[in-house]
Amino acid sequence: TIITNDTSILENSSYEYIIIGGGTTALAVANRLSANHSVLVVERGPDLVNNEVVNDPFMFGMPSPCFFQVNLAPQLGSNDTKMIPYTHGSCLGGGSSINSMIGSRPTYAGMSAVEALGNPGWGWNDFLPFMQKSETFHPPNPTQHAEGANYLAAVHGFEGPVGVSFLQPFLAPTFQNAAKNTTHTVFDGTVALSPDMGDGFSGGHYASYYYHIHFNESLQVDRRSSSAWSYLYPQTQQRPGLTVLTGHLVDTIMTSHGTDGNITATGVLVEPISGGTALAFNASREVILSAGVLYSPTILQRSGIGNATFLQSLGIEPVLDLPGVGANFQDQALLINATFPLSPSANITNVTADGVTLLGLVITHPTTIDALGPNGTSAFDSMLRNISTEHALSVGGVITAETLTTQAALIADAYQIDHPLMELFYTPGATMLEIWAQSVLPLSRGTIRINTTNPAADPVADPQYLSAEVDLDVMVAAARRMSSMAVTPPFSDLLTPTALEESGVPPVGATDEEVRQWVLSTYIAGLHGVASNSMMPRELGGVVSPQLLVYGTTNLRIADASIVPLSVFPHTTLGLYGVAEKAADMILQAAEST
Ligand SMILES: Cc1cc2nc3c(=O)[nH]c(=O)nc-3n(C[C@H](O)[C@H](O)[C@H](O)COP(=O)(O)OP(=O)(O)OC[C@H]3O[C@@H](n4cnc5c(N)ncnc54)[C@H](O)[C@@H]3O)c2cc1C
Repeated sequence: TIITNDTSILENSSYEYIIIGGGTTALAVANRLSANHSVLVVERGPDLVNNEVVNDPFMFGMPSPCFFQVNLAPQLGSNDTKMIPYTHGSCLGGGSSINSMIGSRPTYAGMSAVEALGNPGWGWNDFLPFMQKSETFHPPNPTQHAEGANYLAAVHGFEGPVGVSFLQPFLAPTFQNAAKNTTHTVFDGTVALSPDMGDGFSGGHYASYYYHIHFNESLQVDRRSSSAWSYLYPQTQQRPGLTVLTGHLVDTIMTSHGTDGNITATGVLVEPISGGTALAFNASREVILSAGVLYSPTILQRSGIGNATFLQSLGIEPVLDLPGVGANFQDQALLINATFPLSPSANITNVTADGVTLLGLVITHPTTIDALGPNGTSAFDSMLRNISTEHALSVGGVITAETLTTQAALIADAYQIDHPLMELFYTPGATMLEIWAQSVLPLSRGTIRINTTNPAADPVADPQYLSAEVDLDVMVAAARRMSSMAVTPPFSDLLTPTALEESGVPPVGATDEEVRQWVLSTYIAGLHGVASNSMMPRELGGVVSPQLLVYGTTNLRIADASIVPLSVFPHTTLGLYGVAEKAADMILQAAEST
């Protein structure tokens, strides 16, 4: 494999496939295609192969040259609007080189909703083999098992590039036990210990969680399993047909018009990030767009693919009128800052010496019934099935009212087959314990738009967090469970007597309005954005077909978080490796038939 930021050595090279972006999904697709074909990957960020902040999982959250933030458009706050950033990774590995490595998967119910949205072949039974193909799961050793780690072999893969494992050593078992037992009590015994949170059976569960990390035997430490370290760097993954160009950004996709009205992607126009002459690279077979949920729509828009009226307003000549580009954008809202002081007498053993650990050692996924009870569930179901489309339409979040009502009904169906309503996750530190909570299947819809043709500019990103009333209700319910956790033993036994008051989380008896205000002032971006180039029928605002082909094109595909039409991956990465493996499989099948 050639990894370079020097284009002079690439002159006169030709490629069958060009992949835009060298992030999470991109490098997995590149690896599979380049086994038999010539592939060029163009990544804006640097190659950080030896950067310890990236490679050491316990340095998660520290700034590295991969760490970038975009300021979102003003979002709903407790006092009118508030400004919040959206973090993303820009280097080889993309988000997988900076994320918190929680190894979450979609569920049977979630993938059924994706399939029912008009995407045959994307249900759980079809999708699971691709997640398995990407994975080498490391079963818990006897000590980890005794301390609470568990798994089901039947749903995992054991020969794929991405290492997935429990922490070694398995941190803070006392804390993990307390979190599990209190969860059981706080949800009145309705949630149960899961044999494996990735088994697709999504009834109300909690468990010790695994991560996309692997244990390096020679160094005797845990290491991040980024897509770069899984699919690109290892000796076993070297590919003579693969060239990775770093430090360069794709400005536009070059296209030609066919006689049948469809357009064909012929290559990409690339610029060095340091400035300099633009270069064209040609693709003889396909162009695959994998620049992530924020940037893939911007590259389409600069290339004249998007809402024609909007593009004309920026002086861009429309090539393909596709109003769904940049619409349907959604992200989970995340409640953090629930930090409870640890009792001096609490002995939560085996937290690393400086108190740094990974996020979410224990995770809970309650269903609507677990979280809202039977009456609350029926009211919530009715809200979803009678949703107002006015707001989402007015901000451009959906292109037709039917888009939102169809998605809301599918979400309601998913909840009926036990899709999690929310996620609570518990993390220990040296002096405090943290509980975070996120919505899982939000209904608020926003947009990604360019406001300039400058390829180096950030997009105007507007997820419209909590603008759908149902989403705010979920977060209020989640916040109430956070309060209950802090006052219920054995979890509360680990805390100071005044921990809940000190945390600022609303007291157990707070009114709905008080909790709502706290939620609105506290929430931040969940960073699991999806759907800005949704895979769904074109008339609903879809951008790609179930084969991930951009509608109206012969050979332009998208493979990244932007195609996932509903937020069905509680955390996105392991699902995105499934998307990558499935995309590569479809692309290789298409190549075989020509
Ligand atoms: C701080 C943080 C914590 C997270 N925690 C978790 C977690 O614990 N578990 C989990 O599963 N998920 C987590 N996620 C989410 C997950 O990492 C992302 O959803 C995922 O990495 C997105 O993958 P992608 O392939 O869609 O895009 P990315 O991985 O973002 O890749 C896109 C790539 O395209 C490049 N690019 C963009 N524009 C251009 C251009 N014009 N030309 C060339 N290259 C370009 C970018 O530099 C980037 O490298 C987290 C995300 C963040 C930011």
